[in-house]
Amino acid sequence: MTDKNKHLLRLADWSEERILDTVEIAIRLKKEVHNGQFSDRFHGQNIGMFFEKPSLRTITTFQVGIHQLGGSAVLLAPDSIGLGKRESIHDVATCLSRWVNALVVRCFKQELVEKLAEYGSIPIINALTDDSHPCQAFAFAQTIREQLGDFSGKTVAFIGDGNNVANSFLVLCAKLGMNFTLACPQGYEQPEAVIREMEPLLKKRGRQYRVFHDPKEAVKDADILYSDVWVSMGQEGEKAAKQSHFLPFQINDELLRFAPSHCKVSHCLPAHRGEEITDSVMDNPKINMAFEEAENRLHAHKAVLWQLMTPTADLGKV
Ligand SMILES: NCCC[C@H](N)C(=O)O
Ligand SMILES: NC(=O)OP(=O)(O)O
Repeated sequence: MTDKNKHLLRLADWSEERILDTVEIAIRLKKEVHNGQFSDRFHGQNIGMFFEKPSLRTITTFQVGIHQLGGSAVLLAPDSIGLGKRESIHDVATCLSRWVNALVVRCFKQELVEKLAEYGSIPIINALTDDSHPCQAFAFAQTIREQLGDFSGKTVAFIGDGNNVANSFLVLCAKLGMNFTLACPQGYEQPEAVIREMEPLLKKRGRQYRVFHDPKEAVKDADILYSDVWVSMGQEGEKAAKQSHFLPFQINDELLRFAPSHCKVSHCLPAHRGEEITDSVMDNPKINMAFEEAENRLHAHKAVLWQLMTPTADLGKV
């Protein structure tokens, strides 16, 4: 039986207290980086990076963050490893657990991160699957904390596909007492299971989960609008079929006129400018927080590792 607290497999596995603590660690580590201070908490430790899907931000910030904490990032090659084909997931997880101190994984199936955690003995960090993107949620939470002060009662309106990022943000909102709104074309809602799992928590805290098919309705009471690509990695074949449905779900100056004047915008990036978001919004630093959130990926990932990794001085005691 996997101890979910030893990993970051899904944000839903972590308590509100632990999420908030991680955000505060990230804010502290950000200050330290800006002051040129670097802890060597992971001196001598090696962290594997297994990425089946492309990445700029996640792969770069994990590596930079690991180096800043005194550790080494080891880039693994999925094609060479042939996970599940050349060698079983069990045997790969068992071998890696004898060489590296943690494993950061970006893959298609959520089941893979769960199995690596089950079979191995090192922390597994979900760096995006088809179902979820908890690391992005941590950077988003840090950005909200820094730019808007607190979480309670804020409303996040996710404009676009009910995808992996939307799923982790719904969980984030439920855990931290925010409202979550999805504006999507009919048929592109989030999986029922994610909604069902979070509904009791939202209800307990007096927060709302809403779905709109008219983005203008969805943004009316939003504090933050969020955007992501309409076609996620691995779904490229659906692009032609999706495009026309999603055209009304662009974040642009016109849509912003229906949102409160204080409303901010963010995007997990990469942005497809002219599709889900316009240049005019992307290039407006008064409202666009996406690049700050991109910087926060660095600090948030370090904070996640801080929570999960055994400090170097304690190695051998466990
Ligand atoms: N860089 C994050 C990309 C998120 C997107 N939903 C995807 O899965 O491709
Ligand atoms: N937002 C995000 O995960 O970026 P990358 O896909 O570039 O890592």
